[in-house]
Amino acid sequence: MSSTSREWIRQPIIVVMGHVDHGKTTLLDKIRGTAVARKEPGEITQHVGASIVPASVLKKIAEPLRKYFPKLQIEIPGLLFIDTPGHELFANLRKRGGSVADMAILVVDVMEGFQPQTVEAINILKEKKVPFVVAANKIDRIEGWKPTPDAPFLETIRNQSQRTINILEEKIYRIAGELYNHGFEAERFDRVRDFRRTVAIIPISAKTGEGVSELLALMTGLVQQFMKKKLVTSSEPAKGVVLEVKEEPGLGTTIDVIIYEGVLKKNDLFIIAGKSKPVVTRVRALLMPRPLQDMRMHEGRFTQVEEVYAATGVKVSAPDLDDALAGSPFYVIPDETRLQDYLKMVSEEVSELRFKVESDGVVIKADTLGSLEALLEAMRREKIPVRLADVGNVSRNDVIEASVVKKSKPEYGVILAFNVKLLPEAEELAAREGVKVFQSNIIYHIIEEYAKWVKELREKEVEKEVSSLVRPAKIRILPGFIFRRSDPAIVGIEVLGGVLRPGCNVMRSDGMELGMVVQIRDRDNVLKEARAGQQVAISIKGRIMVGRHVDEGDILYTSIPKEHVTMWLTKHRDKLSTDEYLVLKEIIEIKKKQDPFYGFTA
Ligand SMILES: Nc1nc2c(ncn2[C@@H]2O[C@H](COP(=O)(O)OP(=O)(O)OP(=O)(O)O)[C@@H](O)[C@H]2O)c(=O)[nH]1
Repeated sequence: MSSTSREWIRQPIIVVMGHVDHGKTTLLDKIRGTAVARKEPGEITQHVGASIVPASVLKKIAEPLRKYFPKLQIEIPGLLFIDTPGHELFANLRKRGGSVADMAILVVDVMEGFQPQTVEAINILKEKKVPFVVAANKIDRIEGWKPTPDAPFLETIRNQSQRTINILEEKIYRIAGELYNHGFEAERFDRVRDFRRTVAIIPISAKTGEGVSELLALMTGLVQQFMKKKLVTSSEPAKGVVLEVKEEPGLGTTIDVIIYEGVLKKNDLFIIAGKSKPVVTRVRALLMPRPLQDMRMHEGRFTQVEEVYAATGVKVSAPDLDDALAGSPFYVIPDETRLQDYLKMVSEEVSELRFKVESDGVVIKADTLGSLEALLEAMRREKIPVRLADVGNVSRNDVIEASVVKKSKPEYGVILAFNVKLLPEAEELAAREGVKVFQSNIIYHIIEEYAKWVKELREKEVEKEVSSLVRPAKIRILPGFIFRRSDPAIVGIEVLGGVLRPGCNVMRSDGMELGMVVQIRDRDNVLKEARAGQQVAISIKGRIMVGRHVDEGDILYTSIPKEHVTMWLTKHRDKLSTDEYLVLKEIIEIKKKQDPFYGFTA
């Protein structure tokens, strides 16, 4: 560190996650509204892709809570909220082995409880080791709720009837139960004794603002208590992550970067991952949103600054950003002699996510490095092997890779594509090769659809295998129904048990082989099968001669090959009805007399 370097505590970076419609955007608006309405003049709260609730606002919010949190002193410069909620942008906040986000608010609609994306968010937060609190939102919708706008929860709860309180308690208890199922102890925030072991649930209404001040105060307290060290940064070259790549009128392609360490200055040399190779370029301009009141007076939404400090969101304009990848690491290169080290570092990191191997596995494509990583992690979780992982639209080459796999492992010969297009020539080839492409902008939909398809595929394979096996059947030759004695013999029979189909051999009850059932008829109708209870005519081709080998009233069985019996007993026992199983046991007894290992399974 140089002698001029200085240290400071940066704002923690906070994300809002949760199921669709549970109130993420409303909560962020409320938080920003709170911040904007109560901020001192001159305080900048709008960053690029993020908003900062400054310490001055936190102090005011915490004031009414002093009686509950007597020791709460504000030591951080504020809280930095990523503006776009949900998984998609969260994925781009990636950092090798973790996330740039320091903390998350998991929004759960108190009326609906856990939903699929709540679970998905929990899994992502767990995987990325991001601590979180739960905002149990929409408490104003609880029966009989009497709202006091913007009041702390612990105050507004005192105005509610016992019945309303009981309903709320029951709903919080349910959320705590769901969290427990996912491996977390949880409790209403004011009852938590140890915040390191228990997830705090803060009942709030993003609409009325009730509880929001406690949510902010609690996060401030948690961050100060448990991650102050992590928030110390210094005037070192900046480190960040590319949140989004955007075209801007007059500026060309720009990148929105979240800086989590150090200082970024105009003209700094930096490196990011690009579509084909890492991009090394210099900052042309650093752009911050213009405060609202200035917008009318000046052209454009942005204003230039000379330097920015962590933590912040900033738009970077620079040459050669057309190939930039969202979710890429962003490093300022302190001096050009270190360029090779940085190139190696970025290439290595990217090759963990974009790769091709020669083994059987699916092809995955995603729109950003962040979403690719999220998709890759979902694959690991589901134990689905990956052959090719890359950023970009689904191309002809991707289809070729999948079709190679399809030949040996049909279930992996597919493409899973997150938020990207299927190029026309790829679509054409996929249709021709029968390669399935699963596309969505929600990861769990892709996985669900794929899992459903695999299940159907396996069922079809099982069906195919089962239909190739000779089924157990026991039949009796009906007296008075000998139509022809031999070559082929044609007799009337009754099926006593199991299912008789054409193509199978039949034997006597002492095991003597008689020949193959060629046709089954019911008067003029040719049947595909005959089941227990049915009386039909069958033709049998083979050595059988009625009168010599068999006679009226005799019992015959299907002669099941040894390998088929083993398959029935080991793999497809559930595909036999009870009466078929009983017949099978009789057949085994007969066959065992000639082959003691018939029907033997280890
Ligand atoms: N009554 C009530 N309604 C709420 C509250 N918070 C959000 N809503 C409503 O719930 C609906 C969904 O809220 P959003 O904030 O758009 O939810 P979201 O989670 O951001 O949804 P997506 O962005 O679509 O994922 C809207 O109609 C909100 O007005 C709340 O505290 N109380």
